[in-house]
Amino acid sequence: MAIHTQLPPFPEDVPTHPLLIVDYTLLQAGNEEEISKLWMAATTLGFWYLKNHGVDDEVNGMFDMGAETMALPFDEKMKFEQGDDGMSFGYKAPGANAVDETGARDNVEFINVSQDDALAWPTPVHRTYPSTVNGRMESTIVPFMRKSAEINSTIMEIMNAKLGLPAGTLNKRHLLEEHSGSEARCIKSPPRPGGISEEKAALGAHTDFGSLTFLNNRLGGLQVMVPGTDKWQYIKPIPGHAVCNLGDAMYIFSGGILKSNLHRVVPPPGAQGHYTRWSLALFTRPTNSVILRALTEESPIIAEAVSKATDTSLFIGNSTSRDWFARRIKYQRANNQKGAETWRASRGTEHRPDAA
Ligand SMILES: O=C(O)CCC(=O)C(=O)O
Ligand SMILES: [Fe+2]
Repeated sequence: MAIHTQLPPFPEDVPTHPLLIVDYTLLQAGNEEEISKLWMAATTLGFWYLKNHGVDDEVNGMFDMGAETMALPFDEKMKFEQGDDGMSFGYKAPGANAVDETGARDNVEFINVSQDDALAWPTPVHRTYPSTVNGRMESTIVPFMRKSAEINSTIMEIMNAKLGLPAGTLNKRHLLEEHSGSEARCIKSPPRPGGISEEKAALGAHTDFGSLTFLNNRLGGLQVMVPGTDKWQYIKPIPGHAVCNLGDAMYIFSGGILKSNLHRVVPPPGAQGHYTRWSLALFTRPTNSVILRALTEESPIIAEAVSKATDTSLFIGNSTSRDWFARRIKYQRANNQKGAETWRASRGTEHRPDAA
């Protein structure tokens, strides 16, 4: 597959934001130093590199699945388009999403496979998929989902303990047996000459909609806005290292202790910008009926964090995970844009009080 061919390195003269590197095998072994490093990353930027995660083969298979899917005729892909009603699963056509409040359209396409559909395969739970997805369900997609879900569950249990929650409190909200918005996403971003700007972003500035994202990139383009600054900084892809980040749900559950940071995707820098960028994410999201609010009754640490917050509106919300997710997806669709108001309706914790 062309996507595994030699790619130019990330340019040396482009500034990047360093992330802490967390070793998954040490986390599994309960290594206190590694757990502290993870906690440091989770409570500052909410992004870190994860090495020794053991999912490289499945990640490569998922990139192949993405390339095979994107190579299908456009009409075939459109049979599986996610639509404008707030469902994320399926194919997303180029230009179907807005990237900012002006309604500027994206140029990326992606395939989203629901975790529920993969784990129940061949029985559809939410929808059906192109033949290229079906053909790799058993060999690639299910193993990828199970392994990355296991990683996210291990990380969540560590955060659960650090937050002073009774064992399993967070994992209980992410059970594989219950339906959720959890999904794998493979994104294809074609080269987009013309410089870097918000309206030319592949993916506009956003926080992730769910709990924990396990992300794999080959080319640069992912940027974060480091809290306390107003500058976008690149995260450099490191071979064999995933990038993990926290989403809205963990920020809300923890009363703001865990950070869900603003990020976006722009064309890769330097010579990398001439190549198609592929990226692969596994999004772990709370199960559908979970209410997104701070777990103050389960943890005095979280209760204290909320009591000190200047704005508690996000922490006392009553949206279910399903509604939160559907709202964000729906109002991001270009067809639903009716001005800045609709764009705002697509937002999650982007404007959290401690982000500035
Ligand atoms: O492609 C990337 O590097 C990031 C993708 C992302 O942020 C997302 O899909 O939510
Ligand atoms: Fe994201």
